[in-house]
Amino acid sequence: MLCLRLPLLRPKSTFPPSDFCYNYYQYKHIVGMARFSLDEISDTGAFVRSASTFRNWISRDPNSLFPPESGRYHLYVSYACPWASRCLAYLNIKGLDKAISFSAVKPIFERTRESDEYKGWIFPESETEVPGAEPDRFNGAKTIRELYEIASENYAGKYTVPVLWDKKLKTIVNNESSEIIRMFNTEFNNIAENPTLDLYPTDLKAQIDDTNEWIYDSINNGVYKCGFAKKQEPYNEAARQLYGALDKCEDILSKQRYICGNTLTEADIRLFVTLIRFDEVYAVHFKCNKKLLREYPNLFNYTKDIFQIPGISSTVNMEHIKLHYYGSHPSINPFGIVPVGPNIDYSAPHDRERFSA
Ligand SMILES: N[C@@H](CCC(=O)N[C@@H](CS)C(=O)NCC(=O)O)C(=O)O
Repeated sequence: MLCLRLPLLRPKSTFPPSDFCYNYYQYKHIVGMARFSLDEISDTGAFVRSASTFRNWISRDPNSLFPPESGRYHLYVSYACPWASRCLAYLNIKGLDKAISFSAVKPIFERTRESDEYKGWIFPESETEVPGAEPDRFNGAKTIRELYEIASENYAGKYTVPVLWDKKLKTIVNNESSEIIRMFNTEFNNIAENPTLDLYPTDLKAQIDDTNEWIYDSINNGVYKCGFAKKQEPYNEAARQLYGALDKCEDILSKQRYICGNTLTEADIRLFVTLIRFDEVYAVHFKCNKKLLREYPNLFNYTKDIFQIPGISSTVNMEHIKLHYYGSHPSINPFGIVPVGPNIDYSAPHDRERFSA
């Protein structure tokens, strides 16, 4: 089988060869190697997200190149990004915020280099330039792009957050949020303040994997497929799948507190990061307007319930979220106007205690 080899990484990636093949099949319909999400478009006009590149694992295995040491790793995020936010949520609820540092970039994409047009994530010049964003104190980088270039000289992929950075080897450990959260769940339990919280317990693994699959495809990535579609038909199809999946969640959540039963799991954190952005951003910016989140009583109260778990609300910076989406996609919102509403209060009372564990 023909595989597209991605540039050699330093240190060598543990990404299995079969996944490189999967990567190739994702890329093969895309013209050239897209660096912007908005360019990841197949010839049918549909948005096709490319796979992450750095896939090393922090592991308690004695031979691991990346052992779970306190103070060694740093998580670069954008508060705007749902994928990065799920890592931040894990950092807080697992009690890893003292062992693993984090910092956020500025919310709006800017030119990253004078010699080309690529716009991406930028660090602020000072602590006070943009509240919530911090300069890069480990590498003195001006952009997330620079971190990728430090980690791999011939990197040709996208410059995405989250980035899990190894301060010791000065490289990217992993830039795939679904894997970072799995590492945070298990590999740091010797130093985590909340080691007994297991969001991917053995008896629920199959159910969580299955739930993640349809929620990722139709909801987490589904809103992007609606927003980035460049033709009517793929938009219609993405919207049909999105609302089919939201209706399914509403039905499940009318019978139980969380998406995989009455226990909080990884699947809830993954769903939450999209729901919290839904009415404020996706309903308007990504044309997900068939129904608002607050028109789904169970989904809406569920979102408030997760928001109110200690450690979650501080991962939601709605100002960064709105500034980013409305301000960083000029082909969708040419003047970068940020809508005034709806300013939903997710700390308001909810009715989810009616399902007790
Ligand atoms: N597969 C990645 C996706 C991350 C991702 O797409 N991040 C976006 C922000 S939401 C990004 O950094 N985009 C930069 C760009 O498009 O240039 C993950 O889940 O970690």
